[in-house]
Amino acid sequence: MSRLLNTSRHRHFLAKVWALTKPYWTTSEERWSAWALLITIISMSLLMVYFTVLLNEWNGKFYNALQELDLEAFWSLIGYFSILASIYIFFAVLQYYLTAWLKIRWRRWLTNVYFDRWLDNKTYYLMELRHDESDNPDQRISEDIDRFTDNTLSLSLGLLRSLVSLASFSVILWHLSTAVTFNLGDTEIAIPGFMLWAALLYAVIGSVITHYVGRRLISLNFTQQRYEANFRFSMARLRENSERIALYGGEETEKHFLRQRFTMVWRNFMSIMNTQKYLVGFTSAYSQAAIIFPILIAAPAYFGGAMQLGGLMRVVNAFGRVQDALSWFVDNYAALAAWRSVVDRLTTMNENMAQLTPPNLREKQHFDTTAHAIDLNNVTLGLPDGRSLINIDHLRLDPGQHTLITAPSGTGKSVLFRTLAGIWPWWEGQIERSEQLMFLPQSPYLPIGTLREALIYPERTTDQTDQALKALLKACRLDALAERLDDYDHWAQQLSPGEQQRLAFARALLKAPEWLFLDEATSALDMDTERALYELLAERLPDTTRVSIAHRDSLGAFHEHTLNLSDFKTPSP
Ligand SMILES: Nc1ncnc2c1ncn2[C@@H]1O[C@H](COP(=O)(O)OP(=O)(O)OP(=O)(O)O)[C@@H](O)[C@H]1O
Repeated sequence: MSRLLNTSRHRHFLAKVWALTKPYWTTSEERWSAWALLITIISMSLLMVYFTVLLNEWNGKFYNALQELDLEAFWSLIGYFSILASIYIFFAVLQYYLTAWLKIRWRRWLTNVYFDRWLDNKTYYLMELRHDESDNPDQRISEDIDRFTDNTLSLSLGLLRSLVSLASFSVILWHLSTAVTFNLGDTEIAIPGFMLWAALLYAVIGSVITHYVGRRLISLNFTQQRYEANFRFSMARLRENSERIALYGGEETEKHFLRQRFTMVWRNFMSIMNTQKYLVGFTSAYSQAAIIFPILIAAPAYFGGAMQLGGLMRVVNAFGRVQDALSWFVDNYAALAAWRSVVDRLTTMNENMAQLTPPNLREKQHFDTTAHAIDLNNVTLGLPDGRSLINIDHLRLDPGQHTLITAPSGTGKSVLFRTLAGIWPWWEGQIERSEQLMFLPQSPYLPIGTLREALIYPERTTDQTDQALKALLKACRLDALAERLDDYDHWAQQLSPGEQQRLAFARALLKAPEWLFLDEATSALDMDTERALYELLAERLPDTTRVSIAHRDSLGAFHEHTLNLSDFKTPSP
């Protein structure tokens, strides 16, 4: 059974929509102003429907005046129309403005909620680690939330307007239908509400055919959004890695990858076009036929003299309104299909974010950040695929016990650091550690911004004077940067790896943590600078305990203890 009409799926879908909608409208701090805006918008919609009813009556009077060549009535009706139309235009503009305002407020709120969910508890990192099926969270947050708020508001307000319009014009059409009769042989047949039934039948047939023609659009739209995001992301990656790609001369291969990604975009788009072509064809034919259909039905009554021109025009107008309202589904099919895929994408992202830590692992983890030493008991570090990497029965590092960790590449040194940092979910056992840990990775992260912001990251402000910051940069052998604290740049692209590592050292000196973990944090430096920086650490941070990972023996001089992680390696099966 198809997706949109299947009732249990349908209900499930509405439950998803409700889950996404509910927080803003029931618990958010903006809910009262949002409701006030919504009620105003709804009132305006209803008023606008009322105006269309008045215009329908005007139609009758106006065409009768034309038929009767009544010039005085003609001019007074033109005046009346101008007033009605002016008020209608005013409400239409106001309604647009208030709806757009409500939409952007809702989007702003929801985007902030997603920022929190995505960035709290290292969720963004875990999603990347697990190659989560919520592809492209950036696109979901930027585009899908926009489409969700837009479609939810415009579709539901449109539906409401259609229902009210349907109710009002059904009554009018019912009354006007009394004049429409048939002659079957010698007997005259009058079916009560005949025009209404005709409009109903017309719309039902139209909706069923539309659904049949356009149902593939739902999954096609879903896929299109994913392909577009993948395509954009690959270009963003190219920009981020421009230098490395340029050095390899990888342009042709990159073009090939980009073309591959874009091929997916356009192929899927061709499928959408093909489906949409039939849909547009049908909906156009459907709306064109709707102009003639009521005239054909009411024509016998008009030519038979049972109805004046004004009556005929009112019937045609009312039929158009009823049929329009009933065609809400037909007219909005493409928007409904897009809405459905947006709701699915946001819901899967929510579900994936909520289930990020494997519950069976979490039960076996005990992580205590109240101690001052670092104490590991019965700890097993594993990989996402379930394999275990390292078994540590017992390991204790006391404050002041500077330690150098060595082991061949791939043993799990970085995994141990990630676990101690609390960002690696695949481990079991018991870990006690201080809360004041700082990690310097091999390649530090530098935000795009001023050099001062890059230096104090992740803090946003500092109580240090510019003089002190400059002195610090000089002490870290970054004299040339000392005068550029206010320069705004993409520092990760501008600074050499060695300069970036020196900047990270300056950060550590600012932060002065209890424990400092350095993961090959001096790999890009010459021996002399490496020694100078470690000496600076020892001199300026006497209370900070250093734990370093390094492949070079040169660091041995700055650590009293050496830990060979190979001793803990889990034997290969
Ligand atoms: N996100 C991940 N998903 C799957 N496997 C991973 C992931 N991160 C690390 N590994 C695997 O875990 C093992 C240990 O990796 P880790 O980076 O800790 O090694 P290392 O000892 O620090 O090596 P190196 O000295 O080269 O930096 C490697 O085999 C690596 O492939």
